[in-house]
Amino acid sequence: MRPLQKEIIEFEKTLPEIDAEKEIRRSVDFLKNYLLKNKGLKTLVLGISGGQDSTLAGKLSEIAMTELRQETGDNEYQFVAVRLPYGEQADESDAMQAIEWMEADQVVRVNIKKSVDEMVNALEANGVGISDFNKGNIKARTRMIAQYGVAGENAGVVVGTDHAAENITGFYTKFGDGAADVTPLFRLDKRQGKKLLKKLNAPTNLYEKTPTADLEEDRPSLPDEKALGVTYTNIDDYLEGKDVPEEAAEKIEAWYKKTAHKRRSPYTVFD
Ligand SMILES: NC(=O)c1ccc[n+]([C@@H]2O[C@H](COP(=O)([O-])OP(=O)(O)OC[C@H]3O[C@@H](n4cnc5c(N)ncnc54)[C@H](O)[C@@H]3O)[C@@H](O)[C@H]2O)c1
Ligand SMILES: Nc1ncnc2c1ncn2[C@@H]1O[C@H](COP(=O)(O)O)[C@@H](O)[C@H]1O
Ligand SMILES: O=P(O)(O)OP(=O)(O)O
Ligand SMILES: [Mg+2]
Repeated sequence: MRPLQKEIIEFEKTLPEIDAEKEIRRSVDFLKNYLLKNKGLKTLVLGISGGQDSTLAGKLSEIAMTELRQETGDNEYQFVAVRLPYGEQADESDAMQAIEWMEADQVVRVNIKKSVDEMVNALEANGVGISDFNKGNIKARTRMIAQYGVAGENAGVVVGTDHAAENITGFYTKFGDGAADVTPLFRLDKRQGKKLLKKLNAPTNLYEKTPTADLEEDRPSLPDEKALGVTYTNIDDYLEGKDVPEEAAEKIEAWYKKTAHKRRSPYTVFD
C-alpha cells in the first residue's frame, strides 16, 4: 500500500469490507444517541436532492426518529426532509421518490433561486463578477443557510451527507454542503453507501444514478467523476486499501492535499 494511502485510510476510517446491516445499525444508533445525549434536541434536518447520499442519510435519519418515538413515547422526535431546488430541478421526481421511500415525517420546500440570484446581483453591482462555478458554491451555501433556518426553529441538527469518497477529495463546498452537525455516512465509501441502500430495499434507480453536484448552469448534471477526473471505483478501491492505477492514485492524492484546509478548523497563528 502507498504510504499516504495508509495515512488517508486511518483518517477516513474506511473498512475494506463491511456488513451492511451492522453499518446501518451503527449509523442509526449514532443519530439516536446524539439526540438523547444532547437534551432538548428533537429533530434531524436534511436536504434531499434525489441523489444516492441524501437518500441514504435521509432513510437512516427517518429510521432513527421512528425508533426514538417508539422507545420514548415522545412524538417531537421528527425527521424533516428539505427540498431546496434552484428554480426547476431536472430530477425533481427522483427527489420526491426518495422522500416518499424514506417516509419523511415532514417536508419543507424552499426555492433558493431568488436568494442566490439576489446575492450574485448584489456582488456584481458592487464590482465582483461571479463565475458560474463560484455561483454553484453560493447555491450550496444558500442550501446550508436554509437548513440551519429549519433546524433553528425545530430544535434540530443538520445532517450532512459527507462520506469517505467525497471527504478524501474535498468534493463539497466549504461551509456549504460541507457544513453539518452530524455526518452518519462518515467512514463509508461510495459503493458501501450503495450496499446499505440495497440492504434497505431502496428503489434501484436512486442508487444506480450517476452522482452529480449539479451546481453549474454551463454544465448541467455534470457527473462528479468527470469533474474530479477520477472514478468512484478507483476512489473506493484506494480507500479499501487496494492497488489502483498510478495515475488515479496521483489524482486522488493531489485532491486530498489540495483540500486539506476543508478537513480542519480555520488556521490560526499556532499553525
Ligand atoms: N458533493 C459534491 O458533489 C459537491 C458539492 C459542491 C461542490 N462540489 C465541488 O466541490 C468543489 C468546490 O469548489 P471549491 O473547492 O473550489 O470551492 P470551496 O468554496 O469549497 O473552497 C474554496 C474556498 O476555500 C478557501 N481556501 C482555498 N484554499 C485554501 C487554503 N489553502 N487554505 C485555507 N482556505 C482555502 C477559500 O476561501 C476558497 O474560496 C467544486 O469542485 C465543486 O464542483 C461538489
Ligand atoms: N437540490 C437540492 N435539494 C436539497 N438538497 C440538496 C440539493 N442539492 C444538494 N443538496 C444537499 O447537498 C448534499 C450534497 O450534494 P452533492 O450532490 O453531493 O453535491 C446532498 O446530499 C443534499 O443533502
Ligand atoms: O449527495 P447526493 O444525495 O446529491 O448524492 P450524489 O452525490 O450521489 O449526487
Ligand atoms: Mg447530488
